[in-house]
Amino acid sequence: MAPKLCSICQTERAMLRRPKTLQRLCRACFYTVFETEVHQTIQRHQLFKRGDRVAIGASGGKGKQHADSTVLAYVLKLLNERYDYGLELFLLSIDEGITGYRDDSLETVKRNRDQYALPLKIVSYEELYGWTMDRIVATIGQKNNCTFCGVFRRQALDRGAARLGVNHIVTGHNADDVAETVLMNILRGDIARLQRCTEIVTPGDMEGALPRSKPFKYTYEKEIVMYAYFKKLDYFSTECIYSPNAYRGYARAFLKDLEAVRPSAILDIIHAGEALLVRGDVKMPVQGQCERCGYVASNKLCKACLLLEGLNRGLPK
Ligand SMILES: Nc1ncnc2c1ncn2[C@@H]1O[C@H](COP(=O)(O)OP(=O)(O)OP(=O)(O)O)[C@@H](O)[C@H]1O
Repeated sequence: MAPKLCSICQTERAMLRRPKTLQRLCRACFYTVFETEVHQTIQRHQLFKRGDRVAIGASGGKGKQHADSTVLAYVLKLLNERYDYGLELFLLSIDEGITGYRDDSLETVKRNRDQYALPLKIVSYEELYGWTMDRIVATIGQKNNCTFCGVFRRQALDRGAARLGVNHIVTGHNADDVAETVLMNILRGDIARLQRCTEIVTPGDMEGALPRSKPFKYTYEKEIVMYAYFKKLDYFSTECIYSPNAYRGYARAFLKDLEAVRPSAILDIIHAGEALLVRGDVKMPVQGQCERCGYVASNKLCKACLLLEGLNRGLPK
């Protein structure tokens, strides 16, 4: 039987089946569609303007197969050169202080810094908050530690970005992440987050949060992993040693089942989330400023200061 040809170029042998569309493609055409889709997303949503200084949230990859931030750094650098976006790119890594996990992935980020010739800034929970995740887990146990880590990371990225003097942050959140978050917010009934979670770019504010965007919002996780694999990019893949977020795990497993039956399910859920309109009389949190640190807050204290207060009092809630 003759080998199947790539459905785009019709000359090279098809080497893979594209997860998003199930098309059979050769490697070169896969790279082209992958990169072009990200470029089109950036253009369509006008994520950047010439002269922007952009920090790439670089975790080095985590989770069994995650390569998102490594691929993001590689592809943004490539597109910035290919299409002359005029961006200044930086890697920004947050060291949560998880021995045997983040310290290893930081080594990957340092190699990425050298491979892509991008400046790297590392800021740690220890220096920002006086606590490492190791010490937090030793104090509060493994039950709610993902909450602490998530809240601290959000603010840490803004603080690290301020030190770098950038005006925009990008993260490697992909289509699967966004669809999962839509499902989770529905399951939790969190209307405010449901409305915000599909936004490709969240605007900055006066309280120190910078504009943040997700250039991979429409990119499938499986394709990111494939791209990293075929391009032999250097990323780290080990599960976080502290308990994974169980509730997200269910949403994730459900999404994977749906994707197996119908690949468009991921995009369908994102589109459904985008189209939802929240009734005008639904109460939304009002954004103000934290009395203690000045960061955005919907109460007197921002979430990070509230969590820190509990930790420092030795009475974690
Ligand atoms: N420690 C960190 N330092 C800097 N950025 C981070 C860090 N952790 C996560 N991010 C950013 O947030 C995005 C989503 O993080 P999440 O934890 O969902 O995925 P991840 O599995 O860490 O992703 P990746 O595959 O990029 O490591 C990452 O792609 C990255 O841009």
